[in-house]
Amino acid sequence: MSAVLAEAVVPKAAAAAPQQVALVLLGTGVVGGAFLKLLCTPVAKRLHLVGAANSRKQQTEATQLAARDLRERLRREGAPRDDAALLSALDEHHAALKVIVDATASAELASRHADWLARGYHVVTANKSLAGGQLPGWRALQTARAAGGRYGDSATVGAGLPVLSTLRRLCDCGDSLLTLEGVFSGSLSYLFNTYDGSRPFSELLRDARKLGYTEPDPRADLSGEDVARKLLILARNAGFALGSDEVLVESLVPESLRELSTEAFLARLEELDEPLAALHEAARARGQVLRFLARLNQRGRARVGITEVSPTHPAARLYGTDNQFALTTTRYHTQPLVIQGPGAGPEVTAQALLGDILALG
Ligand SMILES: NC(=O)C1=CN([C@@H]2O[C@H](COP(=O)(O)OP(=O)(O)OC[C@H]3O[C@@H](n4cnc5c(N)ncnc54)[C@H](OP(=O)(O)O)[C@@H]3O)[C@@H](O)[C@H]2O)C=CC1
Ligand SMILES: N[C@@H](CC=O)C(=O)O
Repeated sequence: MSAVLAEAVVPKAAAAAPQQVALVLLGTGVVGGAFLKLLCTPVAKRLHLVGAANSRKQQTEATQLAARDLRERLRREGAPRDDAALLSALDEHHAALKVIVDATASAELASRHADWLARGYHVVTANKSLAGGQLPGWRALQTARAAGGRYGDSATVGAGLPVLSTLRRLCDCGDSLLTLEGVFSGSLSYLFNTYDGSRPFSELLRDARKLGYTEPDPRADLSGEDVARKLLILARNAGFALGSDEVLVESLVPESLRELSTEAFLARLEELDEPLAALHEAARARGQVLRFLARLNQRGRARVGITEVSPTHPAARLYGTDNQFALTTTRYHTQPLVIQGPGAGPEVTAQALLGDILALG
């Protein structure tokens, strides 16, 4: 009865109409490509793509942007990269909301996020390099956000799993994060959930790359750097002013492979096989399994690295690209609040970007 009454007194027209959105897409790789597909679905009908770019070329011409094979075309043709022309395309569009979508891993582009926010654009990003990078960058971002800039960052942790939103909601309610623990990498989860010694580690890594789980340079995953960024993003959102040098990171990349170009590294993946097989065998002999874990303790000490855990450990019971985030807070203190699910892949990540854009208004 009360629901019927409520409907009668609140006229439908009172709800604000969703706003038109003009957007520029930076990065047309695995995530950017999946995002372009979502732009063709009915839920995206109020989103207008006015510019798209890869690392070398860009396009602002309407018929080119509407082409189904935009990614392939950008590889062959387009104007040279120039952010100013992309921002002009946003300025010239009538839409009320102007959004820059960063689907790259470029630290240089990420360093411009705060400036774009200060200039009135909204930023939606899968790129973790600013929020999970040096502390001054994080602080500049907070200043821009405090001045009203809206920053969609759901894709940066758990590829859109509701981790950041949950953590921020708890903090808004006066709860405090005490400890954080789990598996924050989709590719490393896939690798260690699958690796049993029967196929070389390098083969599984090639699969993970083909499936779109790894970073553009998979050493960003194997080195623990990508996991450390996610840990920093979560910790900072919970009020820990951690510097990037304050996370103890244990790399899986042998010294001999660290300084190579990405191409040269990809040609020598087999060199990972022996050390990983030895770690796996040692764990197996002790009845344990390997997992790449991230941990933040109550004193703000942070560590990411490979760990032997028992087969009954929660992290040992993951599948595919599952991530797992166990949050112990002042109010979730007898048992942690656990968020778990696929934490990498083009579709889920692109959806996280889309969700953040639609949430702007
Ligand atoms: N893959 C996943 O599951 C997830 C990825 N992410 C994040 O998404 C981002 C993209 O990852 P992914 O799509 O896998 O990577 P890809 O390597 O597939 O794509 C990266 C794209 O960025 C472009 N690019 C690089 N520099 C610039 C630049 N200066 N201006 C414009 N475009 C540029 C590249 O251009 P070019 O084609 O010319 O090289 C490429 O199109 C990363 O930050 C990653 O951490 C986040 C969550 C999950
Ligand atoms: N390479 C990352 C992708 C998501 O951030 C991962 O493996 O988790």
